Amino acid sequence: MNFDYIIVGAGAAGCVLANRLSEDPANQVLLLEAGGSDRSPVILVPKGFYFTMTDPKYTKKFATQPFGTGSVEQWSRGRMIGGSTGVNGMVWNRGWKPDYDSIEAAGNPGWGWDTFVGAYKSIEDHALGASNTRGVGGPVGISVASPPEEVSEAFMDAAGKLGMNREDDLNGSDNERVGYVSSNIANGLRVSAAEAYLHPVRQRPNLTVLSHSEVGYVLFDGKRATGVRVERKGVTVDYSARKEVLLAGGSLDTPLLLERSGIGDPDQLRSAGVKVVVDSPNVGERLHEHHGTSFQFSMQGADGYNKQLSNVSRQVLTGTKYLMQRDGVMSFGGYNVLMYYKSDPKSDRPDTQGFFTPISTAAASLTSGKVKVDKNPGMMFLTYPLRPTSTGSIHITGNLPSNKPTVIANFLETEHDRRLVVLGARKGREIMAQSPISRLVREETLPGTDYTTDEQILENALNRGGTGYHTLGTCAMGPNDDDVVDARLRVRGVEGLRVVDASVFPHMPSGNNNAPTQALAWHAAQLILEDNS
Ligand SMILES: Cc1cc2nc3c(=O)[nH]c(=O)nc-3n(C[C@H](O)[C@H](O)[C@H](O)COP(=O)(O)OP(=O)(O)OC[C@H]3O[C@@H](n4cnc5c(N)ncnc54)[C@H](O)[C@@H]3O)c2cc1C
Repeated sequence: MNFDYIIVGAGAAGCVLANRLSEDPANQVLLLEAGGSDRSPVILVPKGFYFTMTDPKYTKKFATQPFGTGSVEQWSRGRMIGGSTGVNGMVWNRGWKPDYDSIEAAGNPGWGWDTFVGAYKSIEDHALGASNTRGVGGPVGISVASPPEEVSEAFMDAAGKLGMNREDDLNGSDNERVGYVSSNIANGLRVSAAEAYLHPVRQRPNLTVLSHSEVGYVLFDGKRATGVRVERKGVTVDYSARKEVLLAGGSLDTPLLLERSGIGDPDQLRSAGVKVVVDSPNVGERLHEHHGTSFQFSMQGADGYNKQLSNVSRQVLTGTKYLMQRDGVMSFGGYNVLMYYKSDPKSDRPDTQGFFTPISTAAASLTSGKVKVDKNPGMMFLTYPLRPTSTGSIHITGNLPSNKPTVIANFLETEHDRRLVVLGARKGREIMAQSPISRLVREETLPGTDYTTDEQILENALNRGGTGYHTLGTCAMGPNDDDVVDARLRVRGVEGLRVVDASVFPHMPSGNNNAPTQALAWHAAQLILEDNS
């Protein structure tokens, strides 16, 4: 079967591409997704991600190699129409000018702030209205967590005492700032990439969407990508692309697909039994990931949200209230307050992201996949360096899609990351010691006040912290021969093949990267259409 464009993966980037490339009825577009449908109400309810983000029905897990004192993390990724945007925490975080201008300055023309802010303005439908950085009328509904909540207000007042500006739109400046989180949530419902870009255009006759279709290999005629080999419901099918094959499988799967298809480091490929098509040494390398440290506190003098979530009858009551009003605790993601701050006073801009919520759990964080909310009131503060510099890797171990990869996290490898983790944790505790939040703290329950030295804070961060779910860099763009893709996201060494997903970012755009990935794909679609016109 023949198409103009074949897109591999219906996640943040893949849904944007499917929408934009099929706008012209002359383009026949095929979108292939390994996972299944997103048509379940639990996907739409924001707090539903407590249940879905580790559910094998909606996700795939990548186990890391042991690190620290033997910790192994399971990195969960969305495997469904909508990809990780169907199970993620919905924080709408965009980064700021230096994050993108530095990509452009490194030799990637066209990827500076002007491009990204233009894309953000096009894709947003922001509840706060249009501004010089925000958009309205676009496909992605954005709202700010509501209504105000007393413990969160106390936390923000305390943060204000250490110089954090209280801001309504946390994406509207690069100040040290605190406020209620902006999320891709509209009318109390998750706006996944599928809801925003795919479902509204699914009836286009030139767009074919196939779920349960895992691409095993890119097919080549010499050095030209001509199509893909797919496993669909137990049958192997080949699809051909007249124009291009576009890989949007996410930063863990895309490098593995490239390697299985013969593009990667020759030694890695040979040891996995794969014939080399292109020597590309950085496929699967330069993996960046956040690693969060949680602090939990038992609380006095206020209830927070624990009571509403900790037992079945209260959950039913909270759920019913949500169904009627579509606001309150069920209507936003993991944390309702977000903060950007300088852990290191010498930093020229915020270097750390902090998340706060008046919830405490038996597990270390809200994204650890074992969420059991405590009975008694509590609160939680999570922090990580915005732009970690440690790099890890992901590689195939065999030539089949079912072979488990080797994932090396290398968390906290660099002095930069270790220093910021220690300083970030100390500053978080300093906020919790300011009034009015200090009056609500009964006790620090995790890691506990015994953890005071730099070594103890680092040991806790490494062994009891958690992944940020923001992996990128594994097919990073750049101007050099050994960069996996060039600035037009074309895979070096072959024709007709691009990578368009989070894996092409060379470094973290300051925090969560769903919005940056959608903006990147928005611009990439333009490049693809230009190059094929
Ligand atoms: C639990 C969790 C919480 C997160 N929270 C946030 C948050 O609050 N805010 C934020 O900004 N970001 C968050 N993220 C990160 C964000 O969701 C990702 O950065 C973003 O989705 C990346 O987009 P992508 O297109 O690169 O990949 P994805 O959205 O992961 O999409 C990749 C898609 O490709 C499919 N695929 C992979 N390989 C193949 C193949 N061989 N054949 C066919 N299909 C394939 C996958 O099944 C998947 O559907 C979170 C992620 C997770 C997992």
